[in-house]
Amino acid sequence: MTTTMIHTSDLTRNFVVKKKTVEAVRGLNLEVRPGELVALLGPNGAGKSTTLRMLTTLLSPTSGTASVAGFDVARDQREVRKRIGYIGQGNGAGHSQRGRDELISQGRSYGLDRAAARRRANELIESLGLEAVADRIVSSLSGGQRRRLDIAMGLIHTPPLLFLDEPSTGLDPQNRVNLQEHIRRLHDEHGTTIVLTTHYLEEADQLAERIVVIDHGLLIADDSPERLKSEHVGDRIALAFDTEASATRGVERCVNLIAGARIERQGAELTIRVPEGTHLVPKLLRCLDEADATVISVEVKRPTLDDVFLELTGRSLREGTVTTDTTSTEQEVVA
Ligand SMILES: Nc1ncnc2c1ncn2[C@@H]1O[C@H](COP(=O)(O)OP(=O)(O)OP(=O)(O)O)[C@@H](O)[C@H]1O
Repeated sequence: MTTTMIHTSDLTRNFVVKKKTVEAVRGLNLEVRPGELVALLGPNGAGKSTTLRMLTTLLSPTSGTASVAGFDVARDQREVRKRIGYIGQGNGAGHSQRGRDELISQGRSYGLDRAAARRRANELIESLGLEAVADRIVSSLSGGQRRRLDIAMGLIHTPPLLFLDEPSTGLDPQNRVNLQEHIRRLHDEHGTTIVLTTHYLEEADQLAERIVVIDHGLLIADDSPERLKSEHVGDRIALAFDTEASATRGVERCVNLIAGARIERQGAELTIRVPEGTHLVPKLLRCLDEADATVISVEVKRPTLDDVFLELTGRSLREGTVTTDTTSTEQEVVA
């Protein structure tokens, strides 16, 4: 039993475009254990697809090494390919055949005999909810149906490791949720190791048990969504007082409770950043009450992964959004 599904050491990939070198992946060190569900999260051009394409043997590394399912991606490409499924950004399934026939041909190309390929195709049609569409011509399927068919194609040889490059890009919210459920089931019920890329923050947050944040070809954080949020950002307690004087009195008298916290003050409003806000609020409100500092509203905001990215890079991951930090307020400017 392999204890490591993926191991990379200083994995690097450069591209030369018009005599200029683009460092797409810059010395990635990554370890994925069997059964993990990992999301590579980062903005456009961060190096996620390049990483996946090296791990799936489609692209050779410029330097460094990677082993996948126990085999080196540069030396043992065939062995790696036998053990992985890869669903790239484009649509892998052909257009003029029926979905079921596509699946059977794919199974045959992996060495299954006709009966075994048919059996496996039927299993996947059932487990991915493709019964209603399996006998339709692929070109007539909706984006979501076609994406599920792509996934079935990637699973035909029952790989222990599945790579998905932006599985839900281009899908409407309903289809995105359906697809996420299928991915989760693959992981939970079949123990498939899954590595996917996404730039949807919510998708990474809800689906992955581990998030690897990539920016400019570098790994900048690697942890569970919850730990990333509490360690890098923490909760934000937003308090509004009746007057500025109340706010001042509150801060002075309750300073011991909020010592070490990051505090932003704007007039009669106070924002306090702490790792665990919900436990602090009752004590803080009691203290403020005793200090005669009247609170008119209180809100505890859990951070998002975008807050984490912003904290790590000073930029927002949300497309088209630039965030500038000023001393007293946080302002969002849509570019
Ligand atoms: N074949 C190529 N030739 C030249 N440059 C490339 C090639 N493939 C990728 N790049 C460059 O490498 C960098 C990383 O690209 P990559 O596609 O890995 O990013 P990504 O994180 O997957 O982005 P996206 O979310 O947009 O898919 C980018 O600057 C990109 O322009």
